[in-house]
Amino acid sequence: MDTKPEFQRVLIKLSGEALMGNQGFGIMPEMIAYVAAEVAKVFHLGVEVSIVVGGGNIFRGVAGSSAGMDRTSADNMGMLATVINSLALCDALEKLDIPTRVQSAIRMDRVAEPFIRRKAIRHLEKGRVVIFAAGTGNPYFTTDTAAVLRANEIRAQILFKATQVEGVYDKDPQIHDDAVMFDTLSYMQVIEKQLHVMDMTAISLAMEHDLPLQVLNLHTAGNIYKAVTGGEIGTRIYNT
Ligand SMILES: Nc1ncnc2c1ncn2[C@@H]1O[C@H](COP(=O)(O)OP(=O)(O)OP(=O)(O)O)[C@@H](O)[C@H]1O
Ligand SMILES: O=c1ccn([C@@H]2O[C@H](COP(=O)(O)O)[C@@H](O)[C@H]2O)c(=O)[nH]1
Repeated sequence: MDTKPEFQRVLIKLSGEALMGNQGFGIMPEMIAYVAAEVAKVFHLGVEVSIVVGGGNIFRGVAGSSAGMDRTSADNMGMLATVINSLALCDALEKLDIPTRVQSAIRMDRVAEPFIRRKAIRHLEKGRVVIFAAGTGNPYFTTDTAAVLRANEIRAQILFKATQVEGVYDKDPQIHDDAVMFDTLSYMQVIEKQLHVMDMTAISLAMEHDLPLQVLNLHTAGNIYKAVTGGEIGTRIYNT
């Protein structure tokens, strides 16, 4: 395995859903420790690492609103779920002696720093991992879109979406056994084929700003490291 990083500054979008492990809900301690160890491998390469964590292990706004809740209230709950995950990940990283800061898009000064772009960049330059919590701070968005937004703002060279499946398939592989994975895709192909591994707002924002995306399986140890060192794993989405 190559040990030279291909990128200097990256944003990793971590699946919230993956954090629940086989518990069905919440945060499984072994899983958060595993995820922190995966991030540590990349951090020790000297790469500037920023992170967005989803909230699917705790609450998704869509689920709340389909159960009759007001959508904005449900989305606010979803954003708070991402704060819980971010604090748990920060704790797990600090246990590995990795200096980490959480910046929240919704102000909660006793719990996390507010999101300040220049400060986030400074943290990265000083060798701290930065976790962006509370999504974009607005309802009707997802953490995938927040990840693209923050990646653009801090000028990350690439966004890795570390998720539950190997990459982007022609249909949902968790539902269809015969789904076929793509090695590469253009943003337009993802939109035209309606491939739902990331939401369309996230894909269009990445396309508009030429931010390459790489979707990979979080559950395979070493995958994020491989991707950061230029390994061809999962699916790369870019302007072909
Ligand atoms: N065409 C597709 N290719 C790959 N995965 C797909 C596709 N269509 C739907 N999916 C589903 O998308 C899921 C990943 O997206 P999603 O953002 O919902 O999950 P996540 O990474 O666990 O996020 P969260 O952080 O919200 O918990 C996969 O687990 C997969 O089941
Ligand atoms: O900018 C954002 C980001 C997220 N939300 C809400 O949080 C949950 C959890 O995020 P996932 O991306 O689904 O993991 C999401 O379902 C939204 O309800 C938001 O409102 N705004």
